[in-house]
Amino acid sequence: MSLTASSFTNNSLSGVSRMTQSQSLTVSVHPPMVVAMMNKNTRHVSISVDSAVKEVNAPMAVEVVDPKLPTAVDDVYSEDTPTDEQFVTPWSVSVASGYSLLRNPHHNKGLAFNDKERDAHYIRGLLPPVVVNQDLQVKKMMANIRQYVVPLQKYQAMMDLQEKNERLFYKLLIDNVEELLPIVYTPTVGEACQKYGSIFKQPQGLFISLNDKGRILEILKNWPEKDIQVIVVTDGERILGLGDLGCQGMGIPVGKLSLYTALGGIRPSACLPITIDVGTNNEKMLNDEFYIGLRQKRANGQEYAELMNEFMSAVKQNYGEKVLVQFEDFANHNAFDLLAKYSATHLVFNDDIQGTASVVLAGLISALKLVGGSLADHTFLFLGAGEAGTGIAELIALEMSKQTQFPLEETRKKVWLVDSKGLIVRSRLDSLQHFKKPWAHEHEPVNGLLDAVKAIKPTVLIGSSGAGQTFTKEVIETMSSLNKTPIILALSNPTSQSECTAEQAYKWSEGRAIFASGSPFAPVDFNGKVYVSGQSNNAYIFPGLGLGLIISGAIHVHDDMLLAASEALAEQVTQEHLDNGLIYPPFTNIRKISAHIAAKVASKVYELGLASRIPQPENLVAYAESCMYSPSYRNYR
Ligand SMILES: NC(=O)C1=CN([C@@H]2O[C@H](COP(=O)(O)OP(=O)(O)OC[C@H]3O[C@@H](n4cnc5c(N)ncnc54)[C@H](OP(=O)(O)O)[C@@H]3O)[C@@H](O)[C@H]2O)C=CC1
Ligand SMILES: CC(=O)C(=O)O
Ligand SMILES: [Mg+2]
Repeated sequence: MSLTASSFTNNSLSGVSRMTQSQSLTVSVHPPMVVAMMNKNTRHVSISVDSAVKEVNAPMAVEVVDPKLPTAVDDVYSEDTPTDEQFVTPWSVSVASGYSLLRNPHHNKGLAFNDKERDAHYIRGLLPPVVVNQDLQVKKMMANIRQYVVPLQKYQAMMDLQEKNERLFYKLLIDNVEELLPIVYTPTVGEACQKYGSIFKQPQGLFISLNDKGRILEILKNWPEKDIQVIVVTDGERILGLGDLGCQGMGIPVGKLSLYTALGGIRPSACLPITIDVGTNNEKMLNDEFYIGLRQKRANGQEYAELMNEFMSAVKQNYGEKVLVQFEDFANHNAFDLLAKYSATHLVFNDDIQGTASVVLAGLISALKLVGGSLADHTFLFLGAGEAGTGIAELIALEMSKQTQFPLEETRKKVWLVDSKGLIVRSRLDSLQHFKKPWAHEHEPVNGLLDAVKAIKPTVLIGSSGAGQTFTKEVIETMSSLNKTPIILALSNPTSQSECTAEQAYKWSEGRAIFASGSPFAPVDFNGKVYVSGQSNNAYIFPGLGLGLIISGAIHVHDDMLLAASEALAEQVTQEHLDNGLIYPPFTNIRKISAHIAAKVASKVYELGLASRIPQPENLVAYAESCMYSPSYRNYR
């Protein structure tokens, strides 16, 4: 079947609804030559310009005229007479213009389309006459968002913007990162996940459920983008410290990938958020009429493993071996096993275990500049011995071992963990999950955190329990009686689950604590002094780490790359930050920080011989910066 296009006047390939999958459609326009191919295997229409298939960035207009097909007044799409028996094909093409251009989030510029573009792309009249620049759009959107007092409404406004005008969304986020991070990320994203079903408007990301077993590759092919560099995947079982939210955990991969783009400069089209829905054990979700996932209990064991295996194989088959898969917010009974299993065959990274470890180590490197001593001079106590807790513990012990040349088994003895059953000690060894066993040191049993603080006398206290308000007044007062400057990190998210607030930490330590938290707290005024706390969150690490892995073409993630990321982040903390009690740099400079992290990580990838992008660029920081996505509008021809 071959059709001839006569002029640029419309925005869709109308009149081709009866084409079958085996047919191809040739469209010639002037200039240049455009060929639209229906690929039987991928079921996508690809447009080739000048015969070479390439990504079409600039929208173009195509009209197809075929005398045998219905005229404009015919009911081509059966809108007037919809019946159950009559099937239609929902055609669209990837070249947008006119009305569809305004509704294409990747290309839409709203009122920023200039006069020339409005003529060239058939949008004159579809917009009011005024032409504005992107900065004015940012100013207006920020004013709109600031009018909402409820954070969830701000979140919804941001998601709406992402669905309407992607570049404006990222410009807003990049230019106002400190203000908008708590909206698109923790803590608000937590509430959004809890209410995801009732606020659901537009689907975001890819949903793969148990019902899709045997068809996962096919489903990956339904995603419109082919050149994927980063996947963030969750099964929704441990969403922040909020527990099992099932399919509604999708807000997390979507939020994390927004940060990959805004903070790390990965192109939005190269990012793919995925939720694997294997059911939920959350009765509230199962009984919620607006719940969006499978209404059944979680699958586990072999059924779960087979689905994940099919998923991981399909990912590699579809996107190649260099796509980065970030596991996010899986429950610990799956997270460690998935990481161990796929580390050998895929480029995988667990943000909760590894990203968190790297960000906390960076904070500790800075904190030690304030309190003195090396890592080995300190004693660490964790509340929470899961992914975050044991992940951080292991990286601290590893770095300590590198610094002191003592074996890892020895340096681990400086680190203690408390779980829901008390201090992890040798006598509990047999009943411990495998990831806790290395931390079962010789000590008599201790029940609660307060007693553990008294017994272990830590210099650093780290909360990674997901249980809010567990750093009580007594705990912080005891830490402050043991240490002139106690280091206290309350990592649990969202804010409701934080082990203590910044205000409590400063008040109960009489302003002596070095404090940072997973979710942000406002500055605290205590005894006439303003204390600004840091945000100890893996968002500092994963965007830069991911960029470093991508620009070097890494084939595996190695612990030394996490250490490199920690070092790079700590290097961004200035004396002025330290003088203000800050152990992390502000997020305002995060893109510069990410480029620096990416460069250090990439350098380590090359050093370890795990890079596939050869030769190594001379100036890795400049190279990383040059690879970063910019949200500024493109000019359309
Ligand atoms: N700031 C950041 O960047 C990050 C923060 N986090 C946060 O850390 C928290 C934990 O995450 P993760 O490690 O993955 O979760 P896990 O479920 O893997 O681990 C939680 C641990 O906390 C213990 N625990 C839970 N409640 C209590 C309690 N009341 N007293 C003592 N111990 C308790 C559990 O004990 P048991 O084993 O006995 O059940 C378990 O060891 C979450 O809130 C998450 O949001 C996570 C990653 C990054
Ligand atoms: C920050 C993060 O990854 C978490 O709380 O799970
Ligand atoms: Mg997480």
